[in-house]
Amino acid sequence: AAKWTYSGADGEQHWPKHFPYCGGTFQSPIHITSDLLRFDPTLGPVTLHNYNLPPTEQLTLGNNGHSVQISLPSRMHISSLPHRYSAAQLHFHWGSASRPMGSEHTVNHKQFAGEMHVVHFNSEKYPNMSVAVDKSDGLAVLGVLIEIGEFSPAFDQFLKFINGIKYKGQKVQVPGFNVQDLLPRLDEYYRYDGSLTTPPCYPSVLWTLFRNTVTISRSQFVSLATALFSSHAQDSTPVPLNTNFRKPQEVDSRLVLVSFKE
Ligand SMILES: NS(=O)(=O)c1c(F)c(F)c(S(=O)(=O)CCO)c(N[C@H]2CCCc3ccccc32)c1F
Ligand SMILES: [Zn+2]
Repeated sequence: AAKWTYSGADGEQHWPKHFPYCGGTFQSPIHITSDLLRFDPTLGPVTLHNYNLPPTEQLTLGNNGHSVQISLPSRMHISSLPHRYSAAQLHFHWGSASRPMGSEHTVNHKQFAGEMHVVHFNSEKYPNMSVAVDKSDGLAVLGVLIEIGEFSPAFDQFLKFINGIKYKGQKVQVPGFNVQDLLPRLDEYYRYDGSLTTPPCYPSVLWTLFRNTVTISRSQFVSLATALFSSHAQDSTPVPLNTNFRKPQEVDSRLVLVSFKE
């Protein structure tokens, strides 16, 4: 597959050349602004199952060259959507130590320090992520806006292993933990139809972006923003992995449903 990056000759302006959907409609992220919001009283709290993973369960923490990801067991799932959506992986987007603004979505044009995405696929209709990834009802992603503030013990459950995956392709096993501890309150969120924010940018994602943020400490943020490289360990020129966020895309005629009243 064609390589892509967040800057330079293979940066996001060039993605559509090899990944046509990246130049299409229903793209993510977006600027979430008040004029787009419509309260929807049918939007109840997000309902999660099996998010509390026992420490005996080993999770794979990996550097895939674009982000740090944790692979998740498919018994973790969301039951409050039109279909059952099973977890596949979670990953992060961030800025850099010098410019700690790296969220993909913005709210009233405020960009946050980072953003976490928990990627799920419609396990009622499709056998796995690969089949679901390009279907209009294939994916559901939970988005969490991250701010710098209080230390997060939950994030440290995997951040403390990050120096074991400095280079692209490196993986380590980490003990299971309660993934729900990485999330804010589940009853207030934005909901809209969008896409993957990386190539191939399929418009296959039902987005749920939580209204409330979570915090990590500045030193936790700095270790996330400075520990990783998008290059392989043996590459002569190490390429730092940071600023891995796509800029907001055209909203067109889309509305953003909200589960809460201002
Ligand atoms: N922001 S985003 O759109 O949620 C988003 C990312 F930003 C992101 F970097 C990734 S990646 O880490 O896999 C790196 C390159 O795709 C994903 N992976 C998804 C979609 C691609 C296929 C696949 C297969 C198995 C598990 C997850 C995924 C991603 F969905
Ligand atoms: Zn993402």
